[in-house]
Amino acid sequence: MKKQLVVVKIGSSSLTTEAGTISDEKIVDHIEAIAFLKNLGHDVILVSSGAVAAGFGALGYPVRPKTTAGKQAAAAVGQGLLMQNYILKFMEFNIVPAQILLTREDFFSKERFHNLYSTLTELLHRGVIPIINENDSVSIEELTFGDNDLLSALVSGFLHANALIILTDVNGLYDGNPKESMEAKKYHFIPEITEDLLAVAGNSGSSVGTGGMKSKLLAAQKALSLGVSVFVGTGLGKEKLADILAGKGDGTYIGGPFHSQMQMRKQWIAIHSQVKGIVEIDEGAEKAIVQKGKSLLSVGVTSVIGEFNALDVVEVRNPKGQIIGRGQSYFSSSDLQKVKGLPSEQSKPFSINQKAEVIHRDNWVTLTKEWILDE
Ligand SMILES: Nc1ncnc2c1ncn2[C@@H]1O[C@H](COP(=O)(O)OP(=O)(O)O)[C@@H](O)[C@H]1O
Ligand SMILES: N[C@@H](CCC(=O)OP(=O)(O)O)C(=O)O
Repeated sequence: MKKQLVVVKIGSSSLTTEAGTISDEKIVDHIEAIAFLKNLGHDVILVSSGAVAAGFGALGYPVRPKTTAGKQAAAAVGQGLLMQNYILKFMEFNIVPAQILLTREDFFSKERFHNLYSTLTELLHRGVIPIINENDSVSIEELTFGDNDLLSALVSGFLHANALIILTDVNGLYDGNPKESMEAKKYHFIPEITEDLLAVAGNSGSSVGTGGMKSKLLAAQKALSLGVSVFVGTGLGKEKLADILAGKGDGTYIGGPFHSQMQMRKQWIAIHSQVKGIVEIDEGAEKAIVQKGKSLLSVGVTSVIGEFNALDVVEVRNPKGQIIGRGQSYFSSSDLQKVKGLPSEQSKPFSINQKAEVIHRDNWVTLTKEWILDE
């Protein structure tokens, strides 16, 4: 894989303990994974939360303080402790980290914005890992970023990062808070952030996190609008970030593949094209195209919804009504109505190229984690 610029955001709960201290085990795991990614030749920018959560224990607070003064005091202590850990542990990998504390005003002024860009690019050029957090101990409450999810989205957008990886204490977005419902189901891939998805994303489930899944989705929406694809999830071990970058992460991929090796045609089908109709297929056809990488044949089509021309992009649904992917149809909707369920020999004459496939495998993308893995 060619060199990528990756922004990694780590939430408070993934760095600290409930008692308001740094978790050595957690922070070391992240540092090893970042060092591994860097050794593969990638550039990494870290957006690290955890200043308040790492500092309140040392100040004698039993739980995360609620007052502004309490949070700002805890952040003043915790930010130093975080950097102490980062500096010492990155040193073991001969990596120099740099601290950058930002306020929202830094993004308002064109000059400061430009300076920030120049500083970050210079640090990356020198092989340094910039570690960014909000300047919590001086930020004015009404003028904060809200949370670091949004900050990481803004940073990844303005540096044209190849990927934004948001590490948290849950392995992705579920259709309900998994800490509250055992029934909740995980989304492996979301092409875009919709109102329905925002409605299922709730608040923080931990005593130290702030925005919850909702703020991650809003941040992802911002990152996508700035052209950056996002992963939200978790992982363990030094290869976790490399795996996430390769599409093998334990979480939810949002927007599209991280690496640009995906053919342009498939990228267009998956992300940019307008869906003109719906094709429903049976179980055998689902297996053939998703698991075996085969083309979709007319015999597996059970119904055709909407009006479309040949070569338009259609959404394909399985018998459960789930969207399993998209592809370009070689049949118009009216021709497909005539040949649905028929063997290829009988449907061929209706196809624009006299071929049997309704959707050729080269014009198909499966909208699941496997789709990202396949490419
Ligand atoms: N639909 C959902 N899917 C997954 N997690 C959810 C959902 N709704 C709410 N959450 C909660 O969001 C939490 C992650 O957000 P947060 O606590 O702010 O983490 P961080 O400190 O990493 O930023 C999870 O622990 C989970 O309890
Ligand atoms: N800037 C704050 C963290 C704000 C924040 O977004 O926290 P989190 O939801 O854990 O990512 C801090 O360092 O304590």
